[in-house]
Amino acid sequence: MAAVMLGRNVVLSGVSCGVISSPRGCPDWESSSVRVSLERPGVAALPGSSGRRIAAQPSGRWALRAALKELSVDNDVVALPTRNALQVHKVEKRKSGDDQTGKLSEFESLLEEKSEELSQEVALRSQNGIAIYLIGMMASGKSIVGREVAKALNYKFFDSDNVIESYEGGKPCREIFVLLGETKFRNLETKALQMLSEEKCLVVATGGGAVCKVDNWKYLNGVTVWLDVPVEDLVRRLNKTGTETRPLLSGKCAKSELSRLMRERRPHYAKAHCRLSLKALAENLELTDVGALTPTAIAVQVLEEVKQALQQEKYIPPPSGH
Ligand SMILES: Nc1ncnc2c1ncn2[C@@H]1O[C@H](COP(=O)(O)OP(=O)(O)O)[C@@H](O)[C@H]1O
Ligand SMILES: O=C(O)C1=C[C@@H](OP(=O)(O)O)[C@@H](O)[C@H](O)C1
Repeated sequence: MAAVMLGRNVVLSGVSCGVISSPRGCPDWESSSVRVSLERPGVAALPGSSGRRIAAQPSGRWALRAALKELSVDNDVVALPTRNALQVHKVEKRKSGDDQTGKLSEFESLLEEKSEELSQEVALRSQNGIAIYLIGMMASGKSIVGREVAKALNYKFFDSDNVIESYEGGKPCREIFVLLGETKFRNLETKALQMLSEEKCLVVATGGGAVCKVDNWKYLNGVTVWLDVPVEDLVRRLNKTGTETRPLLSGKCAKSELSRLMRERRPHYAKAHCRLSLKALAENLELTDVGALTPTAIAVQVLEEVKQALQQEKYIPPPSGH
């Protein structure tokens, strides 16, 4: 037990958190400290990859058990294979009171960790990497979140609207929509998705209506994630940015048109491998509302959902060379 040094030790409403510095003379521990949180009776979670590495080793488990005894907690030590945003958030929340800023900054480091976990999962299943397709209503955050996901994974990012624009000499989508009409716009969208379907190691933000054309699904050649955002939050975002770039809303009441489109499109979006409900995520994280979810927090959850889709074999990457 002398080998283990306890740093902080907080006990809050039956939950204990301690920071244990790496002990001297225990060669298979790395030098960084590890946070131990007792999330439920009998289980000590070891957040982070260093924690998991330590718990995977008998000497690490022994030392942690001893440390927990010193915290007067009779717990076993197990290695949890992963943690999700919610687990981490709960620990952080206990530590920082109800500080939303503290909670959200945690997602910055989680993004790195989650992308590492997903990369490992992908590497087990495919030598070529995968593609991730974000689907959902206009203003659901496909572009802003997609960029973060791509950056974290070191993948390329494409917005299918931008690809369409490149086909038409850089004209904005809204103009293409108006000048050529919706049918031609949709044909260009299919062409863009077909081109992107050849690529791996990329994240694609699809146009809000792309998945309504059944034929387009064969080009969504990867894990599909539906960013499910309540209509009132879409309206809130569009009120900020203006609706000029959204031809489908032109001359209409945004709220009623978005509600109508959502009803019509929901069955198409529901075909995605993963549904990420922002309402549920905000509730789980005990945030005030969907508007408090940063793109980074959402990107963390996208990475987690994609990892689970691979683990549960909802999506099986094609064999190498395909
Ligand atoms: N989680 C978020 N927090 C703050 N602003 C957001 C969030 N998600 C999207 N937005 C804003 O809403 C608008 C639409 O987002 P965008 O990523 O372009 O959506 P989409 O690609 O689905 O149409 C942008 O102005 C963006 O900055
Ligand atoms: O919902 C739609 O049908 C559309 C959404 C837009 O893309 P975003 O979802 O990126 O805004 C764009 O493709 C076009 O205006 C049509």
